[in-house]
Amino acid sequence: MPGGDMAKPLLGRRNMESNPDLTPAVGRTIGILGSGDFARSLATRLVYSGFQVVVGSRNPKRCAGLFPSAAEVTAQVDVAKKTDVIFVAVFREHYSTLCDLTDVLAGKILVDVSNNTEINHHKESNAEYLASLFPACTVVKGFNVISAWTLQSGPRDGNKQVLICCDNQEAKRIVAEIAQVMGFTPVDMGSLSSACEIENIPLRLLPAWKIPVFLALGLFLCFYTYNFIRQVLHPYIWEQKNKFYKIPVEVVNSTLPCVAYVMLSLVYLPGVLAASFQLHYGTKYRRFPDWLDQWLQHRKQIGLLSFFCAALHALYSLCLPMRRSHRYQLINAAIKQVMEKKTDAWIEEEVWRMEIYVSLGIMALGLLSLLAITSLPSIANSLNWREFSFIQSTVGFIALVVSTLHTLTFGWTRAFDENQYKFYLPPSYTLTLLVPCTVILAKIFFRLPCIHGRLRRIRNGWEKGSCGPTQTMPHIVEERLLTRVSGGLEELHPATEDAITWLDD
Ligand SMILES: Cc1cc2nc3c(=O)[nH]c(=O)nc-3n(C[C@H](O)[C@H](O)[C@H](O)COP(=O)(O)OP(=O)(O)OC[C@H]3O[C@@H](n4cnc5c(N)ncnc54)[C@H](O)[C@@H]3O)c2cc1C
Ligand SMILES: NC(=O)C1=CN([C@@H]2O[C@H](COP(=O)(O)OP(=O)(O)OC[C@H]3O[C@@H](n4cnc5c(N)ncnc54)[C@H](OP(=O)(O)O)[C@@H]3O)[C@@H](O)[C@H]2O)C=CC1
Ligand code: HEM
Ligand SMILES: [Cu+2]
Ligand SMILES: [Fe+3]
Repeated sequence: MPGGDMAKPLLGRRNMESNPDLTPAVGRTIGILGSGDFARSLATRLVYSGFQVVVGSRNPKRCAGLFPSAAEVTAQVDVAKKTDVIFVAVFREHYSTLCDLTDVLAGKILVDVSNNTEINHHKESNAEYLASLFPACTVVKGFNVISAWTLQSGPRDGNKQVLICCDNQEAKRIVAEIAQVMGFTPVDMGSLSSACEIENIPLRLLPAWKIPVFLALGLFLCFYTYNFIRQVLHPYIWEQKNKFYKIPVEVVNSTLPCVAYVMLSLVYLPGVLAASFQLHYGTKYRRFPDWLDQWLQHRKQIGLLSFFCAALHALYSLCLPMRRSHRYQLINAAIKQVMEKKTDAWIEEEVWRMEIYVSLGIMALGLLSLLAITSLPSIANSLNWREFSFIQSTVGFIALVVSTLHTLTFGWTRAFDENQYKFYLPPSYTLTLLVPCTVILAKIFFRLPCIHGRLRRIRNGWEKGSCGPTQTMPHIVEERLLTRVSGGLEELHPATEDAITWLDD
């Protein structure tokens, strides 16, 4: 395989120099069983990270040409004889075909890199299955969250974390070192029984987006239908006017901002509900209902989708005046004006209304861009927790308020105009205002001195009818941590973070 990107200096080299403890790992001979996509990328990365590589194939002659020349491609048995650390880059279904090697493999470290195609498809994890086939070996689970593609393009792109688990500390340390020299960040996930969890992670990445995407599509469909009825169907049925040209741009540009705005308010609603629960329970150590926990964990995705819709809305709005339909309407209006011998169509109030709502819209989008930028991991990592939560929580809420002002100035007095009620349906902006205004009012309510003081005490660990945190704490922390791990790699819920600091104390 040609060097290309791989030949450039690696992060791994730098790690190695700055950490002299890692040097023994380099020069070590690493074995790979299997000659597929993963094996090839792994071999290439290992060779360029300074390791000796031996690849074991059932048919070494056929696939030798696909590997870098520095890697030795040989029979499976030879790999087992030559190395102590062996990556098993073979599908689970074929593990049993390796059983001929049981004797030569005894005492070696086997790294299981396999993934499943479905969550909990098999009773035990692949790694535990491998360990049961080779009881004389030490099995380490790892690297399955790294795709062959990421191995090739280098750890600069994509996820740098390699989750590792194993029952033997020494074996785990060796594999972690290898990962580090290759430029990845090893993460210790504990004993081999965590393998099931690690194997399910690549399958769980998408579900974090599934609910938010369906939510966005559902809202889009509802609002689109609503706007279509009001803007296209109503004039067609009532006045026999053909307004179907509005379908691709105008109806879409009435729908997108509604979706963006409602989704933005749905990012801040669960926080309000959480605060209400805490006030109601009189403690922060009681678990939220599952649906609220789920909702709190999906806020990032909901927020980013809201930003996406808002950005599209801005682009559509910019393009409104350059459409042919708009030009014809302008000309027609001008002709009508001439026939009526009017010279000036300037309406001061309308002018001001538009100047203000466009300006507010731009500001809201600017604030949302800040939130979107800080959700990039590299930017988030350069902020401390307080800075990050100020931008996400406070600036985001200001964006919601500015969006509300934008919507209100856009709508102006149309909510009170009878002609605006098509089929008794009010203008869409009045509907979108419901949830956001509830959220804003609730936030203001929680700011009232008496309520705020109580909330702050609750969040500092005070409980109704007791002094200080109770015995149940560690259990709840454990529960929260578990939901966090199973929900993917989200930020800690603030309550959990507090509880952990409390435990550390
Ligand atoms: C464009 C965009 C990008 C986004 N990117 C991200 C992102 O990258 N990561 C992310 O997490 N979110 C992201 N979000 C979602 C959102 O900005 C955050 O979830 C934000 O923190 C929500 O603010 P909040 O004030 O409602 O909630 P929080 O500040 O989380 O507070 C929610 C509730 O938690 C409880 N609480 C708060 N503090 C404490 C405490 N100290 N002790 C106990 N309980 C407490 C309270 O009940 C509170 O009401 C994004 C949103 C948008 C629009
Ligand atoms: N591709 C990827 O991005 C990722 C893959 N993985 C995991 O890595 C492992 C390998 O994946 P990948 O390289 O894509 O798969 P491939 O199908 O490309 O390669 C599998 C290899 O297994 C070897 N093998 C050994 N015994 C058998 C057998 N009895 N029947 C068939 N093949 C056998 C073959 O090599 P030979 O003929 O030389 O013996 C074959 O090349 C899997 O467990 C996968 O889950 C994990 C993360 C990412
Ligand atoms: C550059 C930024 C923005 C510009 C230029 C802009 C411009 C506009 C324009 C021109 C309209 C009127 C559309 C029409 O005539 O049908 C409008 C409506 C609206 N905008 Fe924006 N906007 C911006 C950002 C935002 C943001 C960030 C939000 C909220 C997240 C938002 C929410 C709304 C809503 C809810 C409506 C009412 C839609 C309706 O009910 O028809 N806008 N905006
Ligand atoms: Cu499983
Ligand atoms: Fe299977």
